[in-house]
Amino acid sequence: MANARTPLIAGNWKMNQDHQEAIHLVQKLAWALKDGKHDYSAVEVTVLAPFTDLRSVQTLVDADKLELSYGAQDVSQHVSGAYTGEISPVFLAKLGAKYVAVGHSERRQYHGEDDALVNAKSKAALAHGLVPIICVGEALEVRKAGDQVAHTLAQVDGALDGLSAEDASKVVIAYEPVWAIGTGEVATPQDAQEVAGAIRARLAELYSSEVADAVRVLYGGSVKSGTIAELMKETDVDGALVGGASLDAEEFAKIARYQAHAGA
Ligand SMILES: O=C[C@H](O)COP(=O)(O)O
Repeated sequence: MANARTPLIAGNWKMNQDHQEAIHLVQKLAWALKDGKHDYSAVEVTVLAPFTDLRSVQTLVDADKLELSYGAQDVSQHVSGAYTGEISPVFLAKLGAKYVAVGHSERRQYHGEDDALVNAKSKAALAHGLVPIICVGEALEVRKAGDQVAHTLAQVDGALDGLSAEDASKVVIAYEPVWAIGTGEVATPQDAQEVAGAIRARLAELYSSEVADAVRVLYGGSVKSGTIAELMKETDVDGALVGGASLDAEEFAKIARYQAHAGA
């Protein structure tokens, strides 16, 4: 169903691509999108690169006046100071980053990030002009127990706690069932819609229908060019957070051109 939200296709490179490889990948992606006459106003495309790549990506995007945006995969909840190893949202904003992933399941699993930290990071991002892509989603045991909606909505509640309606309307929420990440197990479009629809309904309850209508809800988990079109037909799926397939420029550009191969 048509809505006012511009779809977003975001590539999460994870810990891949050094700063030289990043230049090559962005060039290849920009060419592939150009070859496909990609209309960025119809489908926004962004890449979430390792911190060490951002300066290279910025230089290339600026020099070639690319419409592609870029961002990071994590951010500190602090602005500056004695936080060894952390990266400030101010630094990211200064490098022209637009988005930052917050609370990715790999951060939650390997770095113990909880909803309170995801909330603090989201607030820090927003305070410095970055758009947090807040990642939520259930593990396999939770899905087997049929608790995916309740589990995911609890993560949404935690991430948004204390955010104003104005700030909440700016965020992107990525529903990524953990069992579908990097496994080749893509959720069915109906699975994605069930939870994406519940997230939007929760936004309406917590804020208003205006906020619910403004927020883009992405699906993530083994998305490929062959599966994206069906996912995008779902009312509440506004794009994808793509991991492995975003490292292949042609494949990622094809995902961004889902309308062409959907016959839509
Ligand atoms: O952030 C992206 C997700 O973790 C999905 O990764 P994947 O497409 O490799 O399954």
